[in-house]
Amino acid sequence: MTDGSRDDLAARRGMSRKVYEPAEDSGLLASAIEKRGHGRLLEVGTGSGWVAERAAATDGVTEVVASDRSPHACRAAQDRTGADGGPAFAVVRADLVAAFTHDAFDTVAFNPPYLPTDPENEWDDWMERALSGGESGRELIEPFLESVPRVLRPDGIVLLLVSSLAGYDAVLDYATDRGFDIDDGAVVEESYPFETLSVVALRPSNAP
Ligand SMILES: C[S@@+](CC[C@H](N)C(=O)[O-])C[C@H]1O[C@@H](n2cnc3c(N)ncnc32)[C@H](O)[C@@H]1O
Repeated sequence: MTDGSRDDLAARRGMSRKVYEPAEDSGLLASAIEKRGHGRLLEVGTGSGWVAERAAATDGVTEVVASDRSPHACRAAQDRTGADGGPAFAVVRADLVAAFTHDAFDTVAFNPPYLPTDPENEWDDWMERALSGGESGRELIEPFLESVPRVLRPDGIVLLLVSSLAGYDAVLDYATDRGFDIDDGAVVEESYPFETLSVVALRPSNAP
């Protein structure tokens, strides 16, 4: 039975392992990619590679690059690519989008670590880095929004998973303050007893 606490959520999302297991948020991001993903797609923070694999099988997505900071995640994603006759995708170890060149992607998708975490309770391992969004829940989301426009093609789109735990309005306000336009409403959204998950579509406002 779930009690909605952070530890409960972490346990359900595979905290006992080194690599984030696909969960509700992973499924929502994959659904948003099926609706809005196109062209050359980067999945930041791929974890197991499950979302990247679904993206690579999506009509209109021509090529997928999956990246993660964690070597364990990169290994898991690499094991998945092309396995059992499934679609192939590239795997790159990278911190957010730092490793990628300008104007490289039509779509960038990210299910970030977003659980608000008391600094006293940080546990400092790869699973913590997969789950924790720092005190605000937005400590990875904000640098991602700062850096992602550089790697987007002029008509590119960002698909960002936003949890109410990280503050939906705070994330969208940050994005608009950094020059993103936000499509009306969420591409996909699901509510659970302890959080609402949305995927929002963002475009740099100088896009054509
Ligand atoms: C919530 S998990 C999402 C995993 C997968 N995309 C999914 O939806 O199932 C967040 C992922 O982001 C990765 N991550 C954390 N910090 C990162 C960073 N600075 N750069 C790239 N990936 C990072 C974590 O290792 C983890 O795999």
